[in-house]
Amino acid sequence: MITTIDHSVKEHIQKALEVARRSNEAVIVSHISEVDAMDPLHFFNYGENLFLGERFYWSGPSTFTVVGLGNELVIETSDQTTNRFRLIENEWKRLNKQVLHSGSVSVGTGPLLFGGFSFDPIKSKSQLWNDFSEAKFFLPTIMLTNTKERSYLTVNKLIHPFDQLEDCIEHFTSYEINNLNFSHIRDCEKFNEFKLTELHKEEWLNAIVKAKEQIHAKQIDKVVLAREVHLLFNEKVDTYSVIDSLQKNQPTSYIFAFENGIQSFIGATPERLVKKENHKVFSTCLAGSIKRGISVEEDKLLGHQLLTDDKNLLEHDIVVKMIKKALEDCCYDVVTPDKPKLMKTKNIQHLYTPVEGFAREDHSLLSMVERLHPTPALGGYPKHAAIEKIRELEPMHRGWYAGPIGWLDAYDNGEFGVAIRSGLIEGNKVALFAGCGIVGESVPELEYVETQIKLKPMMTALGGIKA
Ligand SMILES: C=C(O[C@@H]1C=C(C(=O)O)C=C[C@H]1O)C(=O)O
Ligand SMILES: [Mg+2]
Repeated sequence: MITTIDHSVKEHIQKALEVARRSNEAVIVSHISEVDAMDPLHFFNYGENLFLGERFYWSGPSTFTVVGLGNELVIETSDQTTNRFRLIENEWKRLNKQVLHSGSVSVGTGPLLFGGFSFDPIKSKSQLWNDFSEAKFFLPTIMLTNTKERSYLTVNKLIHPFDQLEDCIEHFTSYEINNLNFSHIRDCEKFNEFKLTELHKEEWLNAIVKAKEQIHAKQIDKVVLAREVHLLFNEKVDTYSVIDSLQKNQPTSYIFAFENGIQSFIGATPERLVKKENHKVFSTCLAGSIKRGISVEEDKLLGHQLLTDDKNLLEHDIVVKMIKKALEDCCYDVVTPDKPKLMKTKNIQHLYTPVEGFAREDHSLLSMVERLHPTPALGGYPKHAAIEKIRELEPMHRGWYAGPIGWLDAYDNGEFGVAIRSGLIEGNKVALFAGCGIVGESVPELEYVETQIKLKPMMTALGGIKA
């Protein structure tokens, strides 16, 4: 067989095979090459034939876009305790002990694990989320990384002791950029009419009333209650077009898509849970909401109203206190501004406070995800009592909605968002989710209107609202 694979890759494979045979453990080989600029959605679309059901899309507002295709390795657990974070971390550490790179390495290239966690592993699963584990991550077979200036292609392979050199070389050769058979750039589909069903609206409104009683009785300070709507289309929903629309209309949010067999979990979240870059740690407090104004003046007025509204400031403040404390327990030099600012997306304005610090030794990214999840922006306060209230009062199963979703690399860099403004797509069916932070002064009907606004990004992407 004639191969064009570059010499260093062959050497890495040979070395990996030696190590794998000696240790009787698999070794990850990762080859990174800089490629001509490529549209990430085009790459996602390329994966439709070979890797349908095993694709991941992630783009951060100020970082990069990564698209992973194929499950070269899957790490998942149905563990229902907080141990699930450590299980994923330990397995990833065990496997990435042996990583052989070739090509230029920059953050967001090389072996990355993509995935997420369910919101609440204890609450029994509904039919809808049956195929989603409590935590699932995968190392893609191939991955495109687009930074502001450059595009990189990463090809990964898990090399086992019994693998043959020629087969391994063939793997890397077949996924060289020139050997990938890209089709033409495709058009986005226009979506047809759909039938919308609001689930358990009355129960949800009643749950708010009950939550307020419990808040007034000082059982908890805040609880987030979510609801679900279902959309039924005449035809299969085209996830490519959904991501394309989110990318165009929600450029300041994280756009994510996680394919899990025949289901795709997709969203555009403005909320970072935690990002770790070497030792630097960033988290975000995002809670308190108001609609966008139609005119510039109205928009400013609404923004001002939000910044001075006691009910929204309380919703927000509870989140700041908790996140600040959580980071102080594992970071040094934690800084946070005294007052929230506004974060505006196309459809909504939020109160926003960034929290930053430096990770202390031995505090990993996933340990921070464990510590933070769920923040009072998605759970409530105090944490465990609020989770109990959600189990008791909320008339839906969250599955991966409001859970941590993101990526991590072999050096403990990575980023997780909170999987809100999201939906689960399966064929012609879509389930969308939205929730609100409930405090003593919440008015059920107004919280309902707030969820309507939060459903808009996905509704627009599905063609239900004109962009
Ligand atoms: C729960 C959601 O959003 C959260 C709740 C917010 C609020 O109640 O003001 C604001 C931002 C998010 O932290 C959602 O979008 O589903
Ligand atoms: Mg709110």
